[in-house]
Amino acid sequence: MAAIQITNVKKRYQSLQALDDVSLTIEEGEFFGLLGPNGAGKTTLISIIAGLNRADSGSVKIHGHDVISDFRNARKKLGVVPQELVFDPFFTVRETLRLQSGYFGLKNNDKWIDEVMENLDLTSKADANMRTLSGGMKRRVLVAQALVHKPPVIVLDEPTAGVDVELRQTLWKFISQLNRDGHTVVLTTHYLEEAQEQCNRIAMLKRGKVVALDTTAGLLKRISGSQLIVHLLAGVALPETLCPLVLQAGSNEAAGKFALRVTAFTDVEPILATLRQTGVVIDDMYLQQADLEDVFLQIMDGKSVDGISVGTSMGGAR
Ligand SMILES: Nc1ncnc2c1ncn2[C@@H]1O[C@H](COP(=O)(O)OP(=O)(O)OP(=O)(O)O)[C@@H](O)[C@H]1O
Repeated sequence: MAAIQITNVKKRYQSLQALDDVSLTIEEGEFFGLLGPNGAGKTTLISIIAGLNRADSGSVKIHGHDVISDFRNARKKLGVVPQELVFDPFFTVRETLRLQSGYFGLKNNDKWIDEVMENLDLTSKADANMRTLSGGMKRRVLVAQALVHKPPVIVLDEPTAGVDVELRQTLWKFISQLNRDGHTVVLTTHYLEEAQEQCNRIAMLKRGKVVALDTTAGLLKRISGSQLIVHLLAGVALPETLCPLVLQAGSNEAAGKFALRVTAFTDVEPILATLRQTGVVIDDMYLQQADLEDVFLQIMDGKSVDGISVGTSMGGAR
């Protein structure tokens, strides 16, 4: 059974189509990234998943429970870390987490609360009042709050926005461990290197539509932005047949360094063959891979990227 099944979800705010027929299947155990520029519809989709906002049409199910008709069971399966830091300032960290446990009918939850606080480096702040905490500490409490009922599905809406390196590391260590333990994780972030590192599959949203959906490795492999960097011995010219492949950026012909456009590993062999045939001596050579940011920019620019399914739903596990 899918962890999250989103089927034909549409949402309109006045004249703005915030979500335009979104369908996605996120399988149990996935670490799934939801990416898109500001205003793409990520938070709207997450709030519909969390039952905080209603779709105009379509449906969302969490472990088979509809988020509207079976809200209580759907909510039990889900932990959401919202983007905004909203708290009751009068409670301590521990009280906040006990209160949250109470919403899920959990009375003796202190053992797990202690464990979560420990993993998020919050133990020293357990009895501190929420209003005295720094922004980073408050974000840790938000994460802890989402986890008090041990939900099998965890959704994080930009969890690392404006947080320091230490918290990022603590957070990713803990979330990765939860994912290894079998929890499904859905993440939105503007830090693409974070998505590239953590997520096994990624959907990209643009103006409310899914414009790319693939494994992270698949997205990276299919990008036509990789470069083969070749350093030729000083004073040696590049064979003429290779000149059309030279990219302006990164090429320093005077120093014998050229950046050549390659779209697949199989492009490398003919380049090497040409260099061999013309007797050109290579001093150094390496492949510079495109990263997720290149893929993201290419897709958001509306350029096609081979092999990415566009606007379709697709299941798949790690
Ligand atoms: N309550 C609302 N009323 C009217 N318009 C809204 C409302 N909530 C969101 N929108 C609009 O819907 C669109 C999608 O917003 P949403 O917050 O879902 O995007 P996002 O992808 O999460 O963006 P960001 O990366 O900035 O958080 C935006 O154009 C936003 O202005």
